[in-house]
Order: sequence, then C-alpha cells, then structure tokens
Amino acid sequence: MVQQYADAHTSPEPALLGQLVRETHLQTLMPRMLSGHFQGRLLSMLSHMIRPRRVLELGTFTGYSALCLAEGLADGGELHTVEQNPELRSRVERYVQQAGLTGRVHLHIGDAEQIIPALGETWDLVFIDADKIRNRVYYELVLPQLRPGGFVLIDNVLWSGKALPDYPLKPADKDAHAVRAFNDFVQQDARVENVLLPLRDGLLLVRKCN
Ligand SMILES: C[S@@+](CC[C@H](N)C(=O)[O-])C[C@H]1O[C@@H](n2cnc3c(N)ncnc32)[C@H](O)[C@@H]1O
Repeated sequence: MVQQYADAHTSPEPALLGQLVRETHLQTLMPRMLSGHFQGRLLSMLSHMIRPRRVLELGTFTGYSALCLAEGLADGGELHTVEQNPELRSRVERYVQQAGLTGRVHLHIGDAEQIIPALGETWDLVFIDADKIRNRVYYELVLPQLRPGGFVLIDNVLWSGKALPDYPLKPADKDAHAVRAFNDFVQQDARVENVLLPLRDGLLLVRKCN
C-alpha cells in the first residue's frame, strides 16, 4: 500500500530501463534480482546528489542499477561494474551502448574479490549488490579505495526481514547470518557514519568519515 503510493509519486522509469526490465523477465532465471523502478530512481537521485567522478558497482546482473547510477556521473565521470557471470556480458554492453554510455561504463567479468584490488581507482561511490555472504569482504576491500567523505551503498540489508534479531533464523541459513553480522559490524565501525533505509529489501547508506 505505502510502496504503491511511493511508486506512484516517484518519477517514471526511463523507457530504455523499462525495456531492460521486460527483457530481464523474459530471458533470465531470477529477474527479481534487478533493482527496479523505485530503487532505480533512488539510486539515480543519490548519484545526482553526489555527482561522482568514479563509481564502482559489485553485481551488475543485467545492468539496471549500473545505468541508474551512471545517470548522475559528473562530467568525465566513469562507472565500473563487476559481474561474475560471463553470459550477461552481451546484454549489458548492448544496453550501455543504447544508453549512450560506451566508454563511460566499464563492465568487468570475474570475481569481485579478485577484480577490486586490480582496478586501482579512488571511488566516490560504491554500490555493493553481489553475493551477500561476502559483504564484509567487499566492504573491507573498497573502504581503503574510497575517498574520505565518499559513500558506500549496500543492498538487501533487511534480507526479507531475516536480518531482524527476533526472526527465528535457521543455523544453516548462512546468507542471513552474514547479513546480520555485517549490519552489526557497520553499526560499530568508527570509520564511517551509516543510515539504514527500510526501503524495498533495505538499503544501507555508509559515509566514510573525513
Ligand atoms: C542482486 S544481483 C545484482 C542486481 C543489480 N545490481 C541490479 O540492481 O540490477 C547480484 C549479481 O551479483 C553477481 N555476483 C555474485 N557473486 C559475485 C562475485 N563474487 N563477483 C561478481 N559478481 C557476483 C551475480 O551473478 C548477480 O548477477
């Protein structure tokens, strides 16, 4: 109900992204992984507010959130996005081209843990949306590469409500335990300030202290 009202009072999805949503639903096994209209507009808005010169995304999938984040790039800015599944490459590159972002959005196929250290950039904004069990690993890899005052956004931090302490978690639910432990870790991390937005599946906003 509230989400429907929020959707109805959020700027519409650009046509190209609507086309990407349709194609993702028709041609991939887990279309629900993409950010979608509401979160996509939020990512675009945050990116416009930050005006980043360098953005890193972990977990490209079909490229929806990459295109949203790229909307706010500063002049001369670039976005690097990392995806482990090589089968997604051609679709992502086609949409990057259609969006007029060739040369500004760079897709890296491989394991994020291997690729992050090799990129050697200083990031203004990082979006972590890959395998949730390694959120902490990615966080520790990107934090030293983040400029002071830079931002990290982490998706799915509510994990369908399983992050909440009174949810009866099964011991074997490793993803949920990892999400919980990560959220608790960031809350204690003196290097950053953080706000958890309970939107969609939870988006954690982190700012590296100066
Ligand atoms: C939730 S989806 C990303 C959705 C996308 N950010 C969006 O909002 O449209 C997660 C993606 O991370 C990728 N992934 C998982 N583990 C990874 C890893 N270790 N390195 C790089 N990509 C990974 C998966 O293949 C999947 O496509």
